[in-house]
Parts: sequence; C-alpha cells; structure tokens
Amino acid sequence: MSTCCGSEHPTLPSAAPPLPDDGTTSVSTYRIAQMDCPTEQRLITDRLGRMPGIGRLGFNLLERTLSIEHTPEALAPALEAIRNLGFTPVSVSAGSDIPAPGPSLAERWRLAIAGGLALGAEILHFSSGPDWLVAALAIAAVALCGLGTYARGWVALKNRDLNINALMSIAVTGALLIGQWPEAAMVMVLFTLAELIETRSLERARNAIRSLLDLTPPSATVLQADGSWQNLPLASIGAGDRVRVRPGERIALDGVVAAGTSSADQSPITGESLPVEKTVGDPLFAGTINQAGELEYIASSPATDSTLARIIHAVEQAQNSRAPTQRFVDQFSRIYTPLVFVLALGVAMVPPLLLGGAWPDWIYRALVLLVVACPCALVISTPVSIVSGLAAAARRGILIKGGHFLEQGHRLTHLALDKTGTLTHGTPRQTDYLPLVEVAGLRTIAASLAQRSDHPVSRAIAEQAATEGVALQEVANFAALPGLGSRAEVDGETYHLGNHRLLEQLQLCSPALEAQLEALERQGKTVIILSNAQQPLALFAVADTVKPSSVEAVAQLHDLGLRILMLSGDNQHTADTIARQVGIDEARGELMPEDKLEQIRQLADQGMHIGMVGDGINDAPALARADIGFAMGAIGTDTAIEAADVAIMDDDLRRLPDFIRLSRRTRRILVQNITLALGIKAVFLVLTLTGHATMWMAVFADMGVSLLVIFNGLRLLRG
Ligand SMILES: Nc1ncnc2c1ncn2[C@@H]1O[C@H](COP(=O)(O)OP(=O)(O)OP(=O)(O)O)[C@@H](O)[C@H]1O
Ligand SMILES: [Cu+]
Repeated sequence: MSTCCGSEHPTLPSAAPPLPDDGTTSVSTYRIAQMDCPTEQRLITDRLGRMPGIGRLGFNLLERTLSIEHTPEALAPALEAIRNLGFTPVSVSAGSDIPAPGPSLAERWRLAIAGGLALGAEILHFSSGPDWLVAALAIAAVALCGLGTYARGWVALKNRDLNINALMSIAVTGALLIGQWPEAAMVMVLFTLAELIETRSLERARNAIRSLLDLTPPSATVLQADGSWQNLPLASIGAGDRVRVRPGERIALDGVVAAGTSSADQSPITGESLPVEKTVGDPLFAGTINQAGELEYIASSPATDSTLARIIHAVEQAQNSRAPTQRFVDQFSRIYTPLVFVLALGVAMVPPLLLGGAWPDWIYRALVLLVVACPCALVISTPVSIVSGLAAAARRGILIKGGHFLEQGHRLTHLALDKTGTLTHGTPRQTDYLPLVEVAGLRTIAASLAQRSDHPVSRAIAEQAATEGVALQEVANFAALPGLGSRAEVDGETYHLGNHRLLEQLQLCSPALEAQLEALERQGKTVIILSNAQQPLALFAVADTVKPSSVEAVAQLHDLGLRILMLSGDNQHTADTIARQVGIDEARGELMPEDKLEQIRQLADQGMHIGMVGDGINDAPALARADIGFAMGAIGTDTAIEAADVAIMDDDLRRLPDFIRLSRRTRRILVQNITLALGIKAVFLVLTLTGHATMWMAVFADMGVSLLVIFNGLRLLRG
C-alpha cells in the first residue's frame, strides 16, 4: 500500500537476495489487479528474479500489490516484463489509496446472462432438444463469461506455468471438444461466480486493516498566525502546530495537551476501554477520541508519522511476511499442480490405450482431475486467516509484527517477564530511610545523586527528597552503573548509591548490614545504600506496587498451560516476594542486564519455546533472542514498537493471554482449512478415478471449499 522512500525499506521476503545497499536502490509498489492466485505470483517471480538490478519482491495477494526492490535503471525493463506477462501494473504511491478493483456491474450482468444460457443448455439437453442449439447456447455462455479466464490461462501456458485459469481453460475446452456442451458452460459459469464471491470476501479482510486507517479525521482545527482557528487537511499540519479538538471528536495527530482538561477513549489503539485522564502536558494519540472537554494540543509529529501510522505500517508489513503454514502451502502447490496434471494425462491415455477403456469416458475423467488440480483454495486460505488474525489483534491494541509470530504463538510454553514496569507499576515510592552513621546532610547527598538518574529506584528517592524539601548539591563526574546504581562526587568526595551487589564490590558490606537488608527485602522492598569510600552511610528502601491486572493475567496464562518466570535485576528476596504476590512460578533475581539475555538463551537452548515480556527499551537484546519478544506499553514509544515482535499498546498484561488465545485460534483455523482443502481434493481424486464425479461437481466442491476456508479465516475478525 505504501511505498517507502529513503532508507526505510519495507521488509521484502522473497527468494532473491537483497541488493547491496549502495543508496541507489529503492522500492516501488504496484497494484496488479489480475494477480489473484499464487501461481501468478510465481510467474512474476520467475520472470523478474532473473533480471539484473532487481532485488527482493514483496507480494501481497490480498491487496494485489507487488513491491519491487530495484536499482534506478532496472525498473522500466521490469515493468515491461510484467506487462508482457499480461498484467497491468499501476503505481501505488505513498498515501494514495486506490482500492483494489472489485467486479464491475458489467461483469456481473455478463455472468448472470451466461448463467441463464448455461442453464438453458442444460435443460434443453435433458429434454432432448436439438444438439446444435445446446451447443450454441453453451458456447455463447462460455464466450460471455470465460474470455478473461482464457486470456489469463493462455499467458500462463505461454510461460510454461499451470495456474487455475490455464487448468480451467483446458478443462472447458476439452469438455467442448468431446461434446459435453452444457457441462462446459456450467463449469465456466460456476468458476467465474466463485471467483467473484472470492474477490468480495477477500475485500472484507482487506477492509479490516483499512478500517484502522479511517480512525483519524481527514482534517483538524489549527491555530493560525493571526490568532484565528482554521480547519485544515491533515497533510498540511506539522509538528509544532497548535490544534483544537472538541468533545466527542477524534484526535487527528499525536501531540501534547497545551490547554484544557478532558479524558480520552484510547480503546481504538490500546484496546483498553477505560478512559484516560488528560491535562496539560499529557500525550494524546491520533485515532483516539476526546471525550469530556475541549482540548488544545501541540502536534508532535505530522500525521504520516503518528503512532497509529506506525501501527498500520507494521500491520501491512506483517501481511507480507510469510507464516510457516503459508510457506508449506506454497511449496506444496508447486509440486501438487504439475503432479495432478501428469496424473490427468495418464488417466486420459493409459486406460484407453492399454486396458481397452472408452476414450471419451477417460478423457472426461482426466478433465475432472484438472478441475481438482488447482491449489487456490488451499493457498488463499492461509493469508486470509493470518490477515484477519492480525487485524483482530490490532483492534485490541496488540500489534503483531508478522504472521509468523501470530502462528507461532501457540507453541509458547514459557513466558519470562521483566519485573519493574511490567508486573509492577514501575513507579516505586520511598518507604524507609535508615541513617547508619551520625553525619548531617546524608539525604542531601543521596538525593543529589538520585536526582541525576532516570532509574525508577533513584527517581523514588529524588521525589521523596523533593516533597520533603531536602536541599540539593552540585555533583561532579556522575556515572550510572547499570544493574548496580550510580557514582558521583560531592564536595570532592566520591559517593556510591546502589544495591547490595555494588556494596559487595566496594567491599563495604557486613553481616549486620546484610541482616538489615534482608529484613526489608523480604517485605518486597528494594534497598539501596549510600556509601563513601570508607563505609556505608545510609539505607533507602523503596517499594513498587503490583498491577492488579498482572495477577489476573498470570492466572489466565496458567490456565492456558504456560509456565511463568520472572527475570529481575532486583535482589532475590524482593523478586521472590513480588513473584509470590503475582502467582509467578519462578523468580530469578540479581540478574545484570546482560544476564537476562543469557537466561533466555539457556532456556531456548533447552528447547523451550519462550516468550520474553519487557518494556522493549532496556531489554531489547533479550526480547530479540526470545522466540517471541513482547514489548509492553508501546504506545508513544517508537523504540518499543520497533524492537518487539509483538508490541502491546497499553501496559495491561492481560493482553498476553489474549494474544495466546488468538494465536491458538488462528492455528486451529489454519489446520482446519488445510485439512478441509486437502480432504476434499483426496475425495474427489477417488471419486473421479472411479467415475463418480462430474466436472461441475468438481468445480462446485473445489470452489465451495475455497469459499469455506475464506469464511473460516474471516471468523478470526470477530470475537
Ligand atoms: N541508577 C540507579 N539508582 C539506584 N539503584 C539502581 C540504579 N541502577 C540500578 N540500581 C539497582 O540495581 C538493581 C537492578 O537494576 P536493573 O536496572 O538491572 O533492574 P530493574 O529494571 O530495576 O529491575 P527489573 O529487572 O526487576 O525490572 C535495581 O533494583 C536497583 O537496586
Ligand atoms: Cu553483603
């Protein structure tokens, strides 16, 4: 749907290796209305794959678009080659939104008339009408609705490929040649009808994603230099503009509230139905709904770069990446179709030549086999299910970065969760202060160090100091010590503010102090110690609260049969206490940031299917190593959306069981669809060989299955 400019290439999965990135390659996207079957995709891949200057190709059969990675010179010959295959590529430029062409009115009329003619031929045939009239009606019907099929079939055959159109053309022509007039007409009509229904149902899956786009209003009210307010189209509004939004209106751009108080319904993006309070300084997100009062906000980015735009972009990208089932199906169809074709040839020739069978009889059976030979039902069912699943997830605030992750979610046996900010609120409060020596100004020193750090533990101490009006001092040479604490100089003397491990490293710990630490830690508190070069000076304890939703989420995940681990940089006692509060199976504490990655690696090496849940910022490597990396609270943090395989917009852990359930449903539907499609083929194979299947029964069954699997896939959109 969107072309990408500059360095940000969409990921294009394809056999061809990527072009070396020398800055001249770009990606262009074209809509090809005729590209509705994977065999057409193969035609294009085979043709373009050999051309110089062409890199990866990205196919989206639902949108009927093709993205080509190419050098500047290579584009024109590539387009020429596509045209030679009988396709008409139409450039899709960023932002423009040409809907994929549906069946036109004329097409429908032609089909209706052809249907009438075919039916007439059938009736006349049964009532022993004149043969020439039956033939005339049938040929007229085929000509009326089948020319497109013939044309596309011809292109495929010319390129030595067998697509559904080619198979149908051969089958129908064969039937006409052996005098099965009404049969031929019926097959062509049913086939065209089924294609039409198929196109329309695919449209629904497409629309599910497009409906995300419609979340933003087309224009917004912007403050002008002369102080007036003016309604402008989104494209002309940029970062820094002051925008006004009335109660009940949709918010058009990401921004920060500059005036007014209200609440916003963020459910379109986060899936969370509780309104969120908004006052000056709070972030607003495009696509959410302003509820109670009028707000003015400063846009923080243009509409094309909002969180919503990123979500949509990611979902579109996700559609293009192939899920494992889809890869299987593609490979399967590559051998299946030619195999059945050869079988059909055999059926037509062998029995009459060697076993004394009647020619027309066996040729007819071979033609029925051709109808059964198209894998379209099988192939289209997978992307429909995946796209429906992706769209359903996006509506619940779960952004899945590839069909792969949606499909593989059902395999997860273990989930590892980060503690701070994931299970807990991530905003601890200072609960205890214990001076260890009689020296004035300890809190000033601690607060001055704490104030320099973003770490939640330090922030809690700085905040408490601020509320109590503790004075601050200049600090010099501040250094953050990841996983430990921080160090800085105050008045020329070096101080450390950090955890037990840091104190051990400084060799300032004592058994008496350790007992004090442990007592606090067993209450679920995190303790850090202020020390100078000689001794520990004071203890600070902070406590974070567990999110109520975490407890419920863990219970649900347990019901789904998953084992939950907690990975924490905090000490083991605190980790254990929090784990017990949430109902977690196992807590692993005292992990340095790099240890978390190591833990995930070990679990994965033991053959476990493990998902890692974090904030996507501090734990990006661990998220990347896990089978599926989940980032929580992704709304408004672009890095999290980028880093994770699955980005959860709000920070409600209950989205995790939602994801697992959706993934299992998707998987079930994929398996159902494949079984159904293959089962019907198998049945027809047998029925055909034993001479029980007629051609139009085969079309009916085949297309019936196509539609059935599509509707089955679309079920994911609901509920
Ligand atoms: N800047 C800091 N100020 C104070 N304490 C710190 C700081 N950095 C780290 N610590 C201490 O080190 C511990 C581990 O920190 P780290 O950032 O690795 O984990 P975390 O994110 O706090 O916890 P979790 O892994 O459970 O989410 C903290 O619990 C805290 O005691
Ligand atoms: Cu110690």
